[in-house]
This record gives sequence, C-alpha cells and structure tokens, in this order.
Amino acid sequence: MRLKIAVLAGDGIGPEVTHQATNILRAVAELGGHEFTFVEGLIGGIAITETGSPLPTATLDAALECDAVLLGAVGDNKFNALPPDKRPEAGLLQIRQALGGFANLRPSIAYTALSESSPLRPEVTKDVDILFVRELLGGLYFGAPRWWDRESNEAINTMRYTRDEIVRVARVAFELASKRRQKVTSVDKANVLEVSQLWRATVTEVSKDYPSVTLEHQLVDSMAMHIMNIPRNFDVVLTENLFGDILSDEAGVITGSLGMLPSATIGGAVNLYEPVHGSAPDIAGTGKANPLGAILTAAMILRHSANLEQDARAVELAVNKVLDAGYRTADIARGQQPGQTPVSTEEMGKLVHQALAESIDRRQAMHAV
Ligand SMILES: NC(=O)C1=CN([C@@H]2O[C@H](COP(=O)(O)OP(=O)(O)OC[C@H]3O[C@@H](n4cnc5c(N)ncnc54)[C@H](O)[C@@H]3O)[C@@H](O)[C@H]2O)C=CC1
Ligand SMILES: CC(C)CC(=O)C(=O)O
Ligand SMILES: [Mg+2]
Repeated sequence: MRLKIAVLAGDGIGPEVTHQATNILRAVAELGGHEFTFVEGLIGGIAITETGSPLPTATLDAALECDAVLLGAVGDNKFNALPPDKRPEAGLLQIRQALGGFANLRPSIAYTALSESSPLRPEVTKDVDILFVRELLGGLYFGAPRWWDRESNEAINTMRYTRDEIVRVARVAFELASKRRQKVTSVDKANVLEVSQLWRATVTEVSKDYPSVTLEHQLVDSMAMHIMNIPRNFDVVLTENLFGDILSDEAGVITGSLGMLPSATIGGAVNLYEPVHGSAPDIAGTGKANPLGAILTAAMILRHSANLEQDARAVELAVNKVLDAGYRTADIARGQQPGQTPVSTEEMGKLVHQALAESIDRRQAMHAV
C-alpha cells in the first residue's frame, strides 16, 4: 500500500503530538511492508512568521497532491490581536475549504481504563461511544456578510446553510449510523433560528431513506446537558459547524481529556485528519501534551484513506493496552494508582509504538503458521 501524507504540524503542541502520530504511521508502514511518504508544510502562526501567510500557496499545493493531510493544531497567543482573516486560525479554515471535506467525524469513546480520569462518575461514562458528524464548511465560520465596524461598534457574522449542504452531511450521518447502533440525534436550535428549521426539515426528509435508523431531534442548549447526564443514550450526533465544535469539545469530559479525541474530515478532494484539540499554549513545550488524540487520528488515516482497517484497529488496541497497563499523561492522570507518575508526550508515543509492534508481530507470526 502506498500513501502520500501531507504533515502540517502547526503551532504549540501541534508539532509535539504530530511527531508521535507520524512515528506510529512509520511503524505501521515498516511492520506491514507499506510505503508511506511524508511531505511537511507550514500552516498557522509558524507560517505567518516564516512567510507572512497562515496558509502559504506551497502548503496548499502540496496538500492537494497528497492522499491525506495530517494537521496538528494552529493558534498562537502572539497573533490574538489580529483580525480573524489574518490569524493562524484563518489558515485552518482556508485549507478546510480548499480540500472540500464537509463531514467532520469526531468519535468520542470512553476507554474503560480511563473511567477515573473523567470528572463524571464511572457508571455515567461506561460504554459511551458517540460519533459526532459535524458539518465543517458552512454556518457561522464561513457565512457572509461578516465584519466588525470599529466606528459604529457593530459586528456581524452570518449563519447560513443551503438544503444541499445539509443533505450531503446528513447522508453521511445516516450511512454511518446504519453500520452502528442505528440512531441519529440531530442537534439544532429550531425553536429560535430559521437556519435550524431548514436543518431540521431537511434531516427529517433525508431520514426517510433510512427506515432502520431512528432519528431524534434535540435543541443544542439542552443537548449540552443531556450529553453529560446520559451520554450512553447517543450514537451518531449530527450537527452544524459551531454547535459541533462546542459539543465535541464538551465530550472530552466524558473521555477524560480533550487530548484523547481524534477526527477525520471526509467528502472532499483530500481527506483532512486533525486531533480535536487546539495548540494548547498553556502546556506547549513542557512535554505534557497527550499524543493519543493525534495517534488515534493516525488510525483514522489508516481506516479512511488507506483502507487498512486491521492496522487502524491495531493502533487503537495498542492505545487501549497502554492505558490498561496504567500509563497516563498528566491530563488523564486523575485516579492514577498511587506511586505511578504521569509519562511525557514522547514516552506515551514510545509505549504505543511498542504495544503496536508486539501486536503486529503476533499477527504476522499467526499468518506464518
Ligand atoms: N484545530 C485547531 O487547530 C484548533 C486550534 N485552536 C486554537 O488553539 C489555541 C488554544 O485554544 P484553547 O481554547 O486553549 O483550546 P485547546 O484545545 O488548545 O486547549 C484547551 C485545554 O485543553 C488542554 N489540552 C488540549 N489538548 C491537549 C492535549 N493533547 N494534551 C493535554 N492537554 C490538552 C490545554 O492544555 C487547555 O488547558 C487558540 O489559538 C485556538 O484558536 C483551538 C481549537 C482547534
Ligand atoms: C477554526 C478552529 C480553531 C475551530 C475549532 O476549534 C475546531 O475546528 O475544532
Ligand atoms: Mg474546536
């Protein structure tokens, strides 16, 4: 299997966690006899500093020629005073738009070993396996008009969706639900917003093509409560861009940390893979970043861009094994056994690498018999 991956590490902890994710991909390639090549590019604050643009043309051109894009995170406090279109985050929005993926898949799985890492009680997080399907190219992040008039002290952003944009992402959610627990929860604010009324009517219409899948609608405000209260009730959660951004970060509480969450964006010219978290300037450079979200994102590359399901599962099992053995980065160290201390970003990466090598060796030995 050949795969060309653009690696855009970005800012803050982006390079730290991306390094561990690419190490895992290199290991999969080596152990499985695959040929993965990595093309590095600049994005975000580092790209502004080095080229003046948050998404240099060279980066976008390289990304468009690859089979997949692995992105770390963007964002640096030193650019906070800049207008949105000049900030590092603009580079991320531009590349999302250029690659064209509209369905951002954000799995939120509560690992049994981490039941003490979440502030929620273990009986609340037990068996939680939610898949957020977040629309990624519409809504407030992209709608026009958008401006801030500093004279009149007035600002505007626009939440806009067309029926077609809703249909295509809804289909992804229903297809995925039909292979899971047959339930879609669509989240909107249809009691107040016209955009949400269109969203709800369109999702209801699409649901008729999937009679085996149950559809329920929830308003976003009470959904934020339900998801903490009985997260096990949810299978696929379908929602628009901003609501999905917020709810999927909230789900980090169920899994123990935002640092545990991976994502894949599908449906465009090139799939885009990013951990859910940002550049975490508060811990950048300290070795405290949890690389598991990025490593699980690498597993999603294997699944969605390389069709290597067995290897994707091997990476996920390796993560599980390391957690079962009691290893924790600082963010998930709550409830760690007395006497155990948190491991660094690099140590966690090495532990997953070791567990992965052992499981792939075992698989190969079984095939050789
Ligand atoms: N995809 C992207 O590139 C995103 C970028 N951002 C940018 O990141 C910067 C920081 O934003 P925040 O709101 O602080 O969100 P954040 O996700 O960077 O961090 C939120 C909190 O979670 C912790 N955290 C995040 N990832 C972690 C990991 N892997 N291991 C351990 N702890 C982790 C951080 O230390 C922080 O306390 C901003 O500039 C923001 O715009 C935010 C979200 C997504
Ligand atoms: C443009 C980003 C910083 C938005 C975000 O937080 C995300 O996509 O998770
Ligand atoms: Mg976010």
